[in-house]
Amino acid sequence: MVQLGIIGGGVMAEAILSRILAENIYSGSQVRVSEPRSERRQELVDRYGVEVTGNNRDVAEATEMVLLAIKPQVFGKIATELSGVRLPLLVSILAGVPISKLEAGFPDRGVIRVMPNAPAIVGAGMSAIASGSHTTPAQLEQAKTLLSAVGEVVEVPETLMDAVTGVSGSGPAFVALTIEALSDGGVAAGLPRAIATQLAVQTVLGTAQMIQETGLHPGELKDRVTSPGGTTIAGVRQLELGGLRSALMEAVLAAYERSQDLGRG
Ligand SMILES: NC(=O)C1=CN([C@@H]2O[C@H](COP(=O)(O)OP(=O)(O)OC[C@H]3O[C@@H](n4cnc5c(N)ncnc54)[C@H](O)[C@@H]3O)[C@@H](O)[C@H]2O)C=CC1
Ligand SMILES: O=C(O)[C@@H]1CCC=N1
Repeated sequence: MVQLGIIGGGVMAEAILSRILAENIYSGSQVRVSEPRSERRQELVDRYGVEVTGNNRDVAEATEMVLLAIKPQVFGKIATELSGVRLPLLVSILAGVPISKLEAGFPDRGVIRVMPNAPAIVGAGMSAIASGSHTTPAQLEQAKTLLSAVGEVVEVPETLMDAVTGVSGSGPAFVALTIEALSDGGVAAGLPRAIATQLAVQTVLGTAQMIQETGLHPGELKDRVTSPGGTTIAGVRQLELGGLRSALMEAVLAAYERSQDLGRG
């Protein structure tokens, strides 16, 4: 029997789908996806052996839980198309779109708003989750089980969801730019590209793991690396001159504000 429906078979849908199948949360026969592009439909069938249709109602009508993975700009169209469908639980990953709007589009249904992130594809995702007004504790658990397959899950009040989007939703792009820039610096200093990227990736991964496992404050870690009169403090000085911290803070705030705008649109 089909249990999970996914509306919109794009990048994030595939990240989540690939993990839930790999983790045996659902089998391929329990998942149905809807996607308007025929070549993409075929791709998903070939890669995951799930049923993929061009008809959103086929997904919404036949499944216990629907993961909405379309762009926020398409939400109004989908809500109109699915009006009257008695889907039991809607889990939305749409940036910005508030629970009030999801519930207006799908009245009296269990609604859960989630902000996952791209590392979900390797099981290292970070998802924040907020319940709607008709969501039952069992439905919340159902959504948490699904998201646990793609990484960590934290429950937050809905009011914090746009801020979450700025940090962990958009954050992988900010970190990827940082890794690329560290690698570029290495190449500028004479390293071959492959080695420079390996060093940059492992340094970011190792630093994150160290902070996560030791609970060390990031400032304390920085202090441990900076020898008096040494190489690191020379680099830190340049980062402060270049406004790294301010640039990252402004990037998070810009993404937060854009998430708020998307909800109003
Ligand atoms: N990409 C990311 O890292 C993250 C994305 N999100 C959210 O996930 C959602 C999807 O984002 P992506 O996967 O990046 O976008 P995407 O563009 O890769 O996927 C959207 C999919 O929806 C399909 N689609 C378009 N119109 C449709 C319709 N009428 N009915 C059904 N499907 C339709 C598109 O063909 C496409 O495959 C967005 O709302 C975004 O805010 C949330 C967290 C992270
Ligand atoms: O850029 C976006 O709008 C989506 C939401 C968070 C990450 N990607």
